Amino acid sequence: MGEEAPEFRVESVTLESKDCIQNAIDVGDKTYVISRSDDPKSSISIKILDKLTQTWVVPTVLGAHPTPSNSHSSILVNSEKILLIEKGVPLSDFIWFLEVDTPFVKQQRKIKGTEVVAWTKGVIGEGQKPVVISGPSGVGKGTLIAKLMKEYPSKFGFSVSHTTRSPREKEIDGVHYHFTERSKMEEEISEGKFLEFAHVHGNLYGTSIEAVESVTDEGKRCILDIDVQGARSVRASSLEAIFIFVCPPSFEELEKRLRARGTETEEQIQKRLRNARAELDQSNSPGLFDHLLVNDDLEACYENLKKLLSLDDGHEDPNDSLIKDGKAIACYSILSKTNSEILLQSETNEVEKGTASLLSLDLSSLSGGAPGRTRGLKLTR
Ligand SMILES: Nc1nc2c(ncn2[C@@H]2O[C@H](COP(=O)(O)OP(=O)(O)O)[C@@H](O)[C@H]2O)c(=O)[nH]1
Ligand SMILES: Nc1ncnc2c1ncn2[C@@H]1O[C@H](COP(=O)(O)OP(=O)(O)O)[C@@H](O)[C@H]1O
Repeated sequence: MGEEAPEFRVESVTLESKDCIQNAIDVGDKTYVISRSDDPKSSISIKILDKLTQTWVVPTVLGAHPTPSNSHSSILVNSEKILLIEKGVPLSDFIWFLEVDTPFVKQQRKIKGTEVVAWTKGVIGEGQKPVVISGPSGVGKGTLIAKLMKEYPSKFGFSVSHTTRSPREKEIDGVHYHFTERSKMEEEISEGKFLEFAHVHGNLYGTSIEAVESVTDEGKRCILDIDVQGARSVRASSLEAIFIFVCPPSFEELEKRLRARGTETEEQIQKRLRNARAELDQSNSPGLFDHLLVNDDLEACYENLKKLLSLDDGHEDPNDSLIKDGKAIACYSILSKTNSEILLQSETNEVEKGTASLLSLDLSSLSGGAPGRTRGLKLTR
């Protein structure tokens, strides 16, 4: 926790009334009031007071909301975000940020023309980087991913994409894809719910932020099966991932596999083969893919994929010991803040198993943020 004396700054006023709890936090000329009713099932609401004009605004609230609980404490982290610590929820779910003036919020404010705030959940530690797998249709991406998920069901989780294409015979909605209407998907894209999307073989495909985050929240490493355009978008996003391109041993073999799969019409096969040439050309784009895997013999290719992934294995997350019992109930409140850390104090008399009486939340290495999670939180005793 360093030598620096904590500056004790009370930036939040807690107003408790009979049926709700509110925190009022000043950010510049505005006061953000975060309220919840005493019904643990109801969600948090936000109101903003413009202190200059003495007017109230109810903002558009983006992002997944904090888990319902019956109380919280909060503090201003910096001019961009407020930290909210929830009480009575699992340790894996008690740190939240309300973004009030981050680049994402500023951009959304411009797009929507209204006042905007965004919730983002704080995730302790970095987790393992998601794995993006691209390659032409029929090369064997799905087969390789299925093998990986079968061998390591608790280690990897599949990012279930949305698509406007029709389901194939054995495909299950919500498992292989979220099969959806184009208009609904376009609406959700405009609401900022997608990490990336692309038009592929005449249909719209996209990865929702929730698809990736829900896998990561389960403590699993996320696998994305997306096309080259999607890989490019993810590369440009804030999601740090490993990018793998799967190549066929030859074009003729690719065509053979596509036909043998028997899931597409001749017209669709022709379209996929045309697109395959462009995708194979793009696989060499500088800085796009970290690894190229040739899928000739399936078993050999699978072994190579496993070797590649284990390159990143074996690193111990120092936060693991603190969060290993993520289901333990958190009962912390904010004690003090300096520029680099916020101290949280346990409110339980008897320190519960897996929790500590005083925790330091290091604010120096936060990554990501709305519309995804805020990662990289370091929590030390
Ligand atoms: N950009 C993007 N591409 C996707 C997504 N989901 C699937 N794809 C890609 O869309 C293409 C077609 O997928 P699909 O219809 O399942 O056919 P298949 O690749 O022949 O099995 C493949 O290149 C997938 O990698 C997504 O969420 N985003
Ligand atoms: N190494 C391989 N050798 C021969 N056939 C393969 C190999 N890998 C996959 N296949 C077969 O090729 C077809 C296409 O594979 P699939 O996993 O559906 O490709 P993708 O997901 O890339 O479109 C499937 O019928 C699959 O069983």
